[in-house]
Amino acid sequence: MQPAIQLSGVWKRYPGNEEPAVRDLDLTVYRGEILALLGPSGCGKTTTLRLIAGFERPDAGTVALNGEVVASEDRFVPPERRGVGMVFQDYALFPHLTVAENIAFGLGRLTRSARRERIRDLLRLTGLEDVHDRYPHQLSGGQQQRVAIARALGPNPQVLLLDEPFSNLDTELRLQMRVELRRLLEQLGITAVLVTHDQQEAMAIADRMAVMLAGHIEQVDTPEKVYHYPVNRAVAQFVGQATFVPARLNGVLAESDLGRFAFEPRASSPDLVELLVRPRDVSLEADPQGIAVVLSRQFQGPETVYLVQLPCGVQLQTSQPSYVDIPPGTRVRVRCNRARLAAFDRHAQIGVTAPPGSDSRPHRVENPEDHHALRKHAEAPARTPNR
Ligand SMILES: Nc1ncnc2c1ncn2[C@@H]1O[C@H](COP(=O)(O)OP(=O)(O)OP(=O)(O)O)[C@@H](O)[C@H]1O
Repeated sequence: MQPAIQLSGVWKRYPGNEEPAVRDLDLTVYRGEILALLGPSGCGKTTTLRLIAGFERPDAGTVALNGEVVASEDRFVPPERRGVGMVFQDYALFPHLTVAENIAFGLGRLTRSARRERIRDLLRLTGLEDVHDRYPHQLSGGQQQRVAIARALGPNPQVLLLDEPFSNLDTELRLQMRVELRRLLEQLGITAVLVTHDQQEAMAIADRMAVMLAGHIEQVDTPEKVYHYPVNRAVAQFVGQATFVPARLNGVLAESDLGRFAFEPRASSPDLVELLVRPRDVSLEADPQGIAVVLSRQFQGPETVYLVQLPCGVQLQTSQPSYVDIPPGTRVRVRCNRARLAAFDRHAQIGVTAPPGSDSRPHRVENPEDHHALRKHAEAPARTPNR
């Protein structure tokens, strides 16, 4: 696969700020790929987009587009010569121009008939034919967003950058526009980077997602990998709900309140690790012999969120289909639905539990000392990785 965008060792600090907005950033986006840049507010996502577009110049490092260096210590290609389209968070439409005129704005030098044809194509592509002569204030939020996208696509950019493209839309329209945008980008085979702080949005639309925390990219991978196998605790906690359940390593087995699993270490492992459990990774079943107790339940429509006390001391949060109805105080059996769970030490992922030949049935830890060790492990405060 050919890289369309490559950032290597990029640093950017704004004057007057102590901390860099972006630090030692490496990122490769391949041609035709949709990459979501996900991170909390202020982590440097917009700055990264602006560095790619050429609205900011890096303090160090290089930016390359389709193999050509566009920003380095001794070279800087201005935004208008980068072949990059950008859709801004507030769409930045011209209020005094119609839809067609807004779209025409980005087209540059074309003959009159070529321009008319291109506008027609873009209106059709974005489903705006019927409103081509309206002004932005006469459009819905979704239509305004489509105008912004059509205008950015006008000059046939090889790369499209979108900054929080759905943030001004209500929930239903958001879902619809996600599907539309994904279809449009696929149809055009365009490389896109989409900035968002909404994990579900990132997972729904992207081929891969990059998780950015405090100016640095922590992990780039498919949404599934990032969600189930985050590289460190900070990513695990930022992307979705996470409970860490202690497990004792005993040879090739990891023993925990969720059962006994075969274990594949990826690095030298301590005696105790913690397994990352997502809300849907376990099922509950009322059972007087169960080792866990339901502490609370919260009905949320399609699912009910339970908090369950495990013997090791951890309170496990889990979502169950809402037809599962177990009152607080009930003893339950906690069954792990996944054979492969990521295992962590205090900082990072160090291995996974393994499906082949593994015994993932609920397993009671019989030795009280084991409970004690697991509880101590669970109570020690987790730290995010030092840098
Ligand atoms: N023009 C600027 N001058 C000074 N500081 C800036 C400027 N733009 C951004 N910053 C700072 O740089 C850091 C990163 O900002 P950036 O806008 O890239 O983050 P973000 O992840 O896009 O945030 P959000 O999700 O809130 O838009 C923040 O601390 C921000 O305050």
